[in-house]
Amino acid sequence: MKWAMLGFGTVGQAVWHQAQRQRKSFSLGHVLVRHPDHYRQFKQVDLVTDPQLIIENPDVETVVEVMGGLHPAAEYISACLQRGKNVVTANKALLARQLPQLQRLAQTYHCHLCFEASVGGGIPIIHTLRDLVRRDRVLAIDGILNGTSNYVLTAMQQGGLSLQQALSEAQQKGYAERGSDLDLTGWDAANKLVILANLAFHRFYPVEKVARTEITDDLDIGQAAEHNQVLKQVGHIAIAQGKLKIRVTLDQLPASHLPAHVDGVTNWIQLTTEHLGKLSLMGPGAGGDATANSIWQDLLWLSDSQK
Ligand SMILES: NC(=O)C1=CN([C@@H]2O[C@H](COP(=O)(O)OP(=O)(O)OC[C@H]3O[C@@H](n4cnc5c(N)ncnc54)[C@H](OP(=O)(O)O)[C@@H]3O)[C@@H](O)[C@H]2O)C=CC1
Ligand SMILES: N[C@@H](CC=O)C(=O)O
Repeated sequence: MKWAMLGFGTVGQAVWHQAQRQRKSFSLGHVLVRHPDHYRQFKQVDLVTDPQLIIENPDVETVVEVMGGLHPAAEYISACLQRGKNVVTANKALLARQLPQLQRLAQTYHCHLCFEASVGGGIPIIHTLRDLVRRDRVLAIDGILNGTSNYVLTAMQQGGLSLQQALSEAQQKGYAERGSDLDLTGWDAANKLVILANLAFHRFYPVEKVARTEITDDLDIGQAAEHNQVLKQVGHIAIAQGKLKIRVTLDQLPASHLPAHVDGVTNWIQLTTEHLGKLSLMGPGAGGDATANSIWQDLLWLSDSQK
């Protein structure tokens, strides 16, 4: 499969590294960046700054979008789909706003939009949920969905770090969203919840309507510890009187509860379903390698589905 990539940062570089261990049948073409000078050490990578070299190249079957942001990512992805190219994306911010439109484009132009990497980092939640709803009915979803917030809260509560120290560690490790406070404000978790709600309930929930509690440096960690409780940023999707309700809260969990032990960059997702009761998935929620693994899950699925 001939593929190209938009973006070569934390995730893009990990996707490229993992490509070196991949089957020979995948051939990487151009990789789009803005500042090729920043990537001089990657001599084997064919870096370009003109997106049209990828979008208008009829040989490129699949485009991996790991540049992030709403614009121009939305325009590039749409243009690729309109030319019948499959798109694999990790861009939860965009999907939370445009998933139905982009899925319609993929359907119209007979190609695929894949987004396993957009929720839960390395946890295979998208494929799991898609399979599950074919038979079962989801009643609720709860989860720790932002690796950075969980890393920060863990470091503050267990390591005594300040919020700023903990956040800069998460940034150095490549967990945090670039140049913004999307993680601690709950926006990133909100984006992921909207994507999950879309798959589980086939309903589009405006991300602006997700209620959020922010993590700020006036958190009273001592008070939670005194009561043998742990602070966690948790996302919740529930249905009340037929209506979806999505929120991101700062929960004070008893230390004996399972999610209280989900530490660092780890994510935890609990599905409550009609047939299974409670089903949990837990694993690395952010970082280049984990996220790239999910991108490769999608690339392999695309390659298999073309046979
Ligand atoms: N980091 C993580 O753990 C995870 C990230 N994601 C998502 O993956 C995506 C990428 O994240 P990450 O790798 O961390 O981001 P980075 O900021 O590390 O990398 C972004 C890359 O995209 C390029 N880029 C950005 N804007 C443009 C543009 N307009 N034109 C061309 N190139 C552009 C940048 O190039 P240049 O340096 O030249 O500007 C850079 O190479 C985001 O959507 C993010 O939300 C999803 C799951 C986990
Ligand atoms: N910034 C995000 C990256 C993965 O989605 C996070 O910390 O969870």
